[in-house]
Amino acid sequence: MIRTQNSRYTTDDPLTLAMRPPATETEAEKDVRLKEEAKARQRSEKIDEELKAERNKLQKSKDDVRLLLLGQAESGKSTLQKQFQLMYSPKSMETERLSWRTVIYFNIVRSLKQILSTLAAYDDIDDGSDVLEPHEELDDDASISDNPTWGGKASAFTNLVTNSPKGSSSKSPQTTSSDSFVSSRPPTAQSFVPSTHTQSGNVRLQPSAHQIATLRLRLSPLTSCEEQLARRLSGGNSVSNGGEVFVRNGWQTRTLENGGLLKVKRSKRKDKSADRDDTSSEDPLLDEVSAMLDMTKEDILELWEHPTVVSLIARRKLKLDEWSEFFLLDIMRIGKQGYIPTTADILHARIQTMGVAEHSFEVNIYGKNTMWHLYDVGGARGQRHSWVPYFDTANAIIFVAPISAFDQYLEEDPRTNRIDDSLQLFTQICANQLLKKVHLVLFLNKTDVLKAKLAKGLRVQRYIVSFADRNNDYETAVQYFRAHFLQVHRRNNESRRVLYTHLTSVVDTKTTQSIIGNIRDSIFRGYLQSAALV
Ligand SMILES: Nc1nc2c(ncn2[C@@H]2O[C@H](COP(=O)(O)OP(=O)(O)OP(=O)(O)O)[C@@H](O)[C@H]2O)c(=O)[nH]1
Ligand SMILES: [Mg+2]
Repeated sequence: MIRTQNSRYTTDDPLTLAMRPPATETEAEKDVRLKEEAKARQRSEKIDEELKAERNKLQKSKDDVRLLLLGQAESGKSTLQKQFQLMYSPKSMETERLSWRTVIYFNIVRSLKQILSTLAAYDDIDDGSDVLEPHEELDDDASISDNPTWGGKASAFTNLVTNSPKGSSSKSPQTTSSDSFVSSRPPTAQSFVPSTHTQSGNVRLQPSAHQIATLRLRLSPLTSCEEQLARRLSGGNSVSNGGEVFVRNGWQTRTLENGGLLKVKRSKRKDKSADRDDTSSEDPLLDEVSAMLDMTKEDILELWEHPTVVSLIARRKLKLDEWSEFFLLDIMRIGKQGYIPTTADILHARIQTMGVAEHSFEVNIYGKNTMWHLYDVGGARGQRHSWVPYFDTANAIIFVAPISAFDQYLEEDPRTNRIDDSLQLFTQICANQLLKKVHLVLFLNKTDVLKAKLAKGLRVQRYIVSFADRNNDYETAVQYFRAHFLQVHRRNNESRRVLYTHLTSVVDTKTTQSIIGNIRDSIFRGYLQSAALV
């Protein structure tokens, strides 16, 4: 287009000709037209600026580091994310601290329901008779599921586990809910020592059963709050009894907005010994649960230490999750009114992640500030499809595999041993073409739980027959599991990528943060190298 300084309109361009003002244009019309044109120019310049800002942002975000936390449900991804948050965004952890009360109260109420429903299934007594464990009453030829979730190969571990049971799960039937336990796997009749009968035919409860019945009654107002707490956490969605509670990104804010804030009133009493923090919240539900916990914490302790419960746990008729034990052991502290969760409490709190939760923070490394985006995914099978869109842009993956789970089965597929599922999943991650160049870190996690299980005498070979007659000690078991993961990596490593492996217990802040420091450096080095190649 020809454009001279004097005239904005050329004589030969058809568009310009079309836009040329009519020859009959009056001065007033010209005024209006010029104003309109100035406005249009402003609008166009604004759009240009926005486009430029968008381009800059894109360019800048291309420099960001994107780290995916992958692994099956309950492997410890969100716990690891909390450790990153503690390290790089401690203020946000402080802001959220109180919202974790809802999760911890929910975890406690659920654990109590699980204990009480298991007791009910055993008529509140444990005579020590040898009831078959769920997996013992099942046939041994049940094969491992070998249809991995998204397009992977058959089980990487099929030779490892051959006695995968039908019908047992990561949470054994007892661990789901009272209803599901009673209906899905009622203990066999001969497993009970029935309550004694009086001559008149009335049932007389055994003394210990009577104690438990009393505790059940006293705890019933508290246990009946489960559904309300679940609804609070899941953002108002009704959660059916026994169903898992999933939370999306941002639930902490929502919980705080719902009144999870504590008002701390320092009440100076005349009596100096009574000078204390008087705390109350603006949330009636949490206040109610907190008051009930305070009133019943001795009952909870009594139940937890009751010989029948101790015996059922020892004989693995009652299988509690690691977080249940953590909170129940400390119920006298947590049950007090005005309770504020400690960092260790938050690290042990359990709530399932739904979809993909993004957490961003600035990391200063070698004097350079870089934005890191951590993607904490939901690990259950039904959630895994939502990972894929994040593969394209990922710089690094931390794959979290809980090696304590050798005696557990997937909740979503009770035929699949959890370690086998982890190996299948790891195979798919290693083999995925989109992830070929991604920095890969493996956390063999929950080593503290593995140690505790082996110390209790749980035998690996009983669940994983190929473990055979190896020593049932921590070192041997760890070597065995590690060898399988390394083999999976070796078999799917055409690009000769390095695998960084760590033995972890991500609830342990000191060691985990030191590992995070190491992997941050190695991820960043890899990131710089790949940036230089682009
Ligand atoms: N003792 C112990 N507990 C752990 C460890 N890692 C995780 N946990 C606990 O295991 C539970 C599950 O951990 P999460 O981090 O919620 O698991 P996740 O992988 O995010 O699970 P999904 O969100 O369902 O995919 C929590 O109660 C954690 O405190 C560990 O190394 N040792
Ligand atoms: Mg999670």
